[in-house]
Amino acid sequence: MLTTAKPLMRALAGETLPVPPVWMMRQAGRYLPEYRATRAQAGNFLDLCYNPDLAAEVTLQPIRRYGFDAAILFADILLIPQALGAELWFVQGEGPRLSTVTSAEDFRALKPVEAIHETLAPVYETVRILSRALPRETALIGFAGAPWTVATYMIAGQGTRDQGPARQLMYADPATFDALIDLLTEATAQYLIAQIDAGAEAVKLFDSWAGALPGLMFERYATRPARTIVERIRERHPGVPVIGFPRQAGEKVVPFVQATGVEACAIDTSVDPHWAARALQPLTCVQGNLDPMLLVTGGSALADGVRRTVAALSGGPFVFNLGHGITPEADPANVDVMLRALRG
Ligand SMILES: Cc1c2[nH]c(c1CCC(=O)O)Cc1[nH]c(c(CCC(=O)O)c1C)Cc1[nH]c(c(CCC(=O)O)c1C)Cc1[nH]c(c(C)c1CCC(=O)O)C2
Repeated sequence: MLTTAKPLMRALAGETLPVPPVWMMRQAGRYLPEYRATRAQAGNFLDLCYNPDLAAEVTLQPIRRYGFDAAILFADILLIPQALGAELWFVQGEGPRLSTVTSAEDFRALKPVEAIHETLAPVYETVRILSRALPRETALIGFAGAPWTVATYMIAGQGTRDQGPARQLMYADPATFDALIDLLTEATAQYLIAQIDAGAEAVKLFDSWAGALPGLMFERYATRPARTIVERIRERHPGVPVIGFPRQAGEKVVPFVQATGVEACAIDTSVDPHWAARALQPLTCVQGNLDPMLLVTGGSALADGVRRTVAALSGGPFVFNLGHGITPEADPANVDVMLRALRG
């Protein structure tokens, strides 16, 4: 019954709604004092990810405060490498560190796909808790990193400015690189299917570094893995929408949407929403793309930014969101300003 469905699910099904559903990338995060308190209680970030009660609690915090139309599971894209046997830790103030995969030997030391569920079981438990605890109108989104983006961290052992180590392995040892992408593709599909089994109603695939893939490699390492993941999900859960996010991929998002068949495409801050309305919305639901900096600065520029984004995209299926994650410096009161400009 379309009319009783949750607003987010209606937009993802292709409906144009008078007021777009809204959620924010990284909506559970350090800009919220209640998040910082729960994170301190958990000990550290990874302990928080693997504690189902506390991970569910931080997922619910922005829903209680703002009444968003969707909750996104609290976890991280780097749990998959850890589940495959890589070491993972976070350095305070710097970011993630991992044991590296740069040779056939390193690759062979990784675990097989079936082994991931042992490590990831607490994440599935978080999803089960959330599917019981969320308000009836709030949709639950599961997520994973796309194979290329996750591979950039596994190969370099940390975040990199230009994804140089991953691009180097891609050219220097294509057999190992392809094997890693294939392993991540299958593991990611199984991980997302398990999240849906546990109660996720939609899933999002974050390809945060898609823009670093050379044009000639984009089809092979961004589009093709995403298409395989979408196919695997459809086999098991037809009707569960997939949101793609090939960040910074420019006009290549059009063939990406056509080839993968994603039900929605998230657009990053760099994309002109008028272009997205013309080039993407006839093909798929568009999600985006307010500049997260406006939630730091606030004021009339914020309300203006919201209105201009909505004006560009409200003529078709649209989910209001940011063009990238909200930052720790954002003022929680500015999120209220954003919601008032959006919902009236
Ligand atoms: C590249 C990437 C990562 N993680 C993620 C991406 C892709 C999306 C993007 O491009 O932002 C995705 C992610 N990370 C997190 C979520 C949870 C759901 C949400 O609220 O959106 C999601 C969807 C929590 C998190 N993941 C992380 C935090 C901050 C951890 C903390 O509390 O200190 C959160 C809330 C840590 C993280 N995790 C990662 C990095 C590089 C860092 C360190 C940078 C930083 O500190 O902001 C890897």
